[in-house]
Amino acid sequence: MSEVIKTVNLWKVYSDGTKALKGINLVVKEGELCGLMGPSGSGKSTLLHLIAGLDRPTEGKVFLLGRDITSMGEDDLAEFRKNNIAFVFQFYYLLEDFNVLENLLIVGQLAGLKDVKKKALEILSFLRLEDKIKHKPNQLSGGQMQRVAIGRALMLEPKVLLADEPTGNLDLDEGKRIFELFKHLNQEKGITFLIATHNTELSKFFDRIVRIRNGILTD
Ligand SMILES: Nc1ncnc2c1ncn2[C@@H]1O[C@H](COP(=O)(O)OP(=O)(O)OP(=O)(O)O)[C@@H](O)[C@H]1O
Repeated sequence: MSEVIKTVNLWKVYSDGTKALKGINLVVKEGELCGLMGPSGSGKSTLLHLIAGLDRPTEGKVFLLGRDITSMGEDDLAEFRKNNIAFVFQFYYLLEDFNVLENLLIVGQLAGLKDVKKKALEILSFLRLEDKIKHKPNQLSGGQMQRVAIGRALMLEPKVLLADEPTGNLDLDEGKRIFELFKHLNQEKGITFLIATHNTELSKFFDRIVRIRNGILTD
């Protein structure tokens, strides 16, 4: 199995001197559904942002699908991210003035995809949102909004999906449905996942759990 995510001696020291990550060596293999768990402030978001190329490390390297993203320039990194990585946040970041279908169409159109509408409708049907396509985000439940955000993430067929507390705003039942969806995507589409969560009740969905404390992996 190939290494989809690999970090080597990854450090992040913020400008105020906070050492958020202290030499993280992590490998996530192809097809894994991997959880990242640790207390508040332990470095989960920082690690996910560095792996996604949303921020740069102070020291160390991030390899994604075998490519060293730390040495890429901004344009190459943006192109690589677009083709390979999706990120799902706790707060869904949907476009409030657009309906559900349009929220997905825009992602495909900006990326210059063909058959954007067909693809968006397929994804929305997969997510069981076909009867909500004309709704605006403020007409949806939290769980439905997160499914739309996941739908946006799926438009570009990512190989890796990173998620930072994706169920942090949802009740347990909605959270379970989102994790069932992740499991389904993992099994059906072979997407590799690294998901940060506090919620120990959802940990049963993971193939493996990576634990972090004070910027260090603990097992
Ligand atoms: N931009 C920043 N500048 C300075 N310190 C920061 C910055 N962002 C995060 N930190 C600090 O880095 C450490 C790790 O934060 P991070 O957000 O990665 O933790 P986390 O595990 O995701 O926490 P939570 O579960 O509460 O979201 C914390 O001490 C935090 O205060």
